[in-house]
Amino acid sequence: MPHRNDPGIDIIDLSNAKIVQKNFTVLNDVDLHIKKGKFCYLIGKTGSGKSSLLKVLYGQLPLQGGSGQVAGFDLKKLKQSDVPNLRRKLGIVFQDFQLLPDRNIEKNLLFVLQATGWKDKHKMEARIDEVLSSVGMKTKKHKMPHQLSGGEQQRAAIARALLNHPELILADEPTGNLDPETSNDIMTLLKNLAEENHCAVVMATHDYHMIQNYPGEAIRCENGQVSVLDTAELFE
Ligand SMILES: Nc1ncnc2c1ncn2[C@@H]1O[C@H](COP(=O)(O)OP(=O)(O)OP(=O)(O)O)[C@@H](O)[C@H]1O
Repeated sequence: MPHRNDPGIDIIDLSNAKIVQKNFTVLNDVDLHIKKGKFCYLIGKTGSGKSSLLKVLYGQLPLQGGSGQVAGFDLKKLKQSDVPNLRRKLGIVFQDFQLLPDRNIEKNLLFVLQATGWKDKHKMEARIDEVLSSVGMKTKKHKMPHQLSGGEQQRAAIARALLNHPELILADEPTGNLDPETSNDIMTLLKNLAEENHCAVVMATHDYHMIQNYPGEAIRCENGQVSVLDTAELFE
């Protein structure tokens, strides 16, 4: 584990952190230090706090105790007005894709670029083509979300997450709505993209088949605590 105070190495750096939903402490004494470029799972039973932890990391839920940094942002000092800047450094992928249903894929991506300050029309078009190519969806950019399969919608959502060259992708059960074969495709895609883009990924999942197929490191939420383990330990 890198030293906890070295901001150059860690993309996520939580020390003694407390994660609270309403008045209920979900996770306590969280020490989590994830290096830049690292791929890791986020596991734990339903209600164990995976989504709450991710929400703290993307600025949706305030950090209530201890200290925390994500992509160089101090979570304790994070103001509402800083959240868009933090989100620019992150890519967020959800189980239900969360594409805007009333516009095609190209316009879904354009919406994000415009909302994050891009102005040049040609640069926006080029970036959209680039990320859609990287997920194999360039020919589908004029399709509406409902005209695509679940796997294709998730590919588009991953392309959207890549638009601003994120240093970290936070994925909350990205394969939860997909069949096993499509889940494997999405998993391979995420792993390859993370490597190519030197981007860290934290991916919440309940899918132990996938973890077995793609072993690695996992952050486990259990009994209000967080620990880090090698996924091989889960199958001993
Ligand atoms: N908006 C909320 N208000 C109050 N309590 C909440 C809220 N969201 C989650 N909780 C509670 O916080 C705890 C952790 O929930 P969380 O969604 O983080 O778990 P999870 O591990 O992501 O679960 P799952 O695997 O089912 O998605 C649960 O006890 C849950 O009931």
